[in-house]
Amino acid sequence: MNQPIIALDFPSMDSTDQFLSQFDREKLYVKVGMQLFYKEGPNLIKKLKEAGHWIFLDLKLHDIPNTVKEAMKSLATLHIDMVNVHAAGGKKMMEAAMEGLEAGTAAGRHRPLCIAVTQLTSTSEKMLKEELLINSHMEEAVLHYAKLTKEAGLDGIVSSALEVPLVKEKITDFITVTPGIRLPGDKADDQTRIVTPEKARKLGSDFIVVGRSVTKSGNPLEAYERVVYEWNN
Ligand SMILES: O=C(O)c1cc(=O)[nH]c(=O)n1[C@@H]1O[C@H](COP(=O)(O)O)[C@@H](O)[C@H]1O
Repeated sequence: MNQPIIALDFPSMDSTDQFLSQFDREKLYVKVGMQLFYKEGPNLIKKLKEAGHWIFLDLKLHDIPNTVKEAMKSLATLHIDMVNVHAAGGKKMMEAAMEGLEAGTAAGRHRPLCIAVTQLTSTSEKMLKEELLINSHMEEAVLHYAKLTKEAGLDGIVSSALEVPLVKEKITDFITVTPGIRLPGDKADDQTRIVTPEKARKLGSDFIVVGRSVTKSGNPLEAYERVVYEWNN
């Protein structure tokens, strides 16, 4: 069974524990983002690891190459499974991220997967053009950043599932992680490029990231099971 990645966008360890307690010790793939990590830090990661979960630490590093390299050295010691950067930081920054991760990973351990955000799933075509001054269509912009990411030696990208077919056609051996997932009928909120888990599967995503469709649902466990079903069948 393919596990969706659940975005633990909660304010504290307590609210996270409360949410996870519904899952009856099931081993989950969870994403810890800025909100939770800035509040609870490495302790929370340790706790989630001890509970047996896989962890995507989503801090979207974007800085000068040396700073990113040193930050990745620190993050590698947390024994997480996946981390990310912004591809907009450029090829040198992404290469530095990989150097840092490799240097920080203890002997005998797996280096965490490292992926780069191409264009956020909250970004629309209009915003791309008018605010970011990128004069290409979304698919082309995502593909360009994906090629840069591959050249820098990273494992894959974050994009919406809508761009996955083009990326998969042009780049092989490359992971696509796709947020912007909604169960049918759910609100888009601040996302603009959204698809259902079923559509993401049909488009060829390797991993889906699901937050509010599960965490804000009246029945999170049932919503999670629906995502799992749609994602796998
Ligand atoms: O890197 C990410 O995880 C990410 C990239 C992106 O382009 N869009 C995006 O939504 N995310 C994250 O994925 C999660 C999506 O949450 P929901 O919109 O609630 O499903 C959030 O935690 C975002 O920070």
